[in-house]
Amino acid sequence: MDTTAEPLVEVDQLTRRFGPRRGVTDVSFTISPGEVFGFLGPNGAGKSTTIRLLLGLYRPTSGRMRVFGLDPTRDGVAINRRVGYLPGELALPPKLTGTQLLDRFASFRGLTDRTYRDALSKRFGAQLDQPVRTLSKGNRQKLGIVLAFMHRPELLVLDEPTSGLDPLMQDEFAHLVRETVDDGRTVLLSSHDLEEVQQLGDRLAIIKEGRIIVTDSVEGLRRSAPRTVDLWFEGDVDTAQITDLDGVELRGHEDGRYTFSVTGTVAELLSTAGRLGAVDISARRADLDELFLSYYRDAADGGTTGGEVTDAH
Ligand SMILES: Nc1ncnc2c1ncn2[C@@H]1O[C@H](COP(=O)(O)OP(=O)(O)OP(=O)(O)O)[C@@H](O)[C@H]1O
Repeated sequence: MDTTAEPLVEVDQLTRRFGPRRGVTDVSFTISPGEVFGFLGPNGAGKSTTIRLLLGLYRPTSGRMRVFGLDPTRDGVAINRRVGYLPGELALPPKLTGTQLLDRFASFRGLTDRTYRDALSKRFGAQLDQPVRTLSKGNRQKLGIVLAFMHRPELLVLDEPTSGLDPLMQDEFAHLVRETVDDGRTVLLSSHDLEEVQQLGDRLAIIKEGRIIVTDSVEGLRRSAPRTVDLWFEGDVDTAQITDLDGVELRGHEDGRYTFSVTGTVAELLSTAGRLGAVDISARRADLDELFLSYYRDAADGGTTGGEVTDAH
């Protein structure tokens, strides 16, 4: 990933309303060349709307955006030539077979070399001889993946890409995404799946009710997520000295074991525990799932839990 290069995607204060309904409000983020940018949020949060705006399929109500330095409202065709798009709701012509469909898209794109397309079809076990309408959801999704990747686009825009795929195919898809970024290309990955975004994303934005509530690296989020630390003491101990520390809360205690939630660094906790005569310690790595869920919940009342808060309302 090249974070010093010009961003490949820039979105600044983007708003789209649908009459009285909100689509997205004041959405801002950038994507650097060669990164996997995860876009995460609950149903109806505004992920697909943002994607459609970036591809010139919707016009913004206000705000600014650039893809490859181009304006999607004017240069949608030029942008789409350089993008591979897998829509969230894949509508494929039902009567065509997989092969006919791939041929048609290849011809739109002026793609004559079939080597990569054939390799992708084989890799995902795409069923190419049957009409699309007879395929299962997962098998249609495999065709969608081949269609998005087969021309080796500079930017992949993938809306819920693994929906309907079995675990083996999800794994294959993860390999494909890694190969794509190793090749210097860029991926925008929209998903509900925390695990998928954690596993593949370099940075991510969480969107809720049309607004971005946090943007950070996966590692940054993990650092800012609360950890659970257990301390054991012999005899009575004055835990107030520990809970007075910034970012430390007592979660419970049983016999000589005291359980704390710790946000931020542990240095002060450790020195205080040492002074108080702690006899043992265990710490668990931050649980990102718990952090994400807390963002989902907190966003409703404007709270946030950590990371670079870009737009908390
Ligand atoms: N064409 C449209 N007309 C009216 N409202 C729309 C339209 N497209 C999106 N919206 C509204 O915009 C909001 C965001 O929807 P969007 O489809 O972007 O969410 P999403 O995050 O992609 O959700 P999901 O994960 O369920 O696909 C929703 O309130 C939705 O009802």
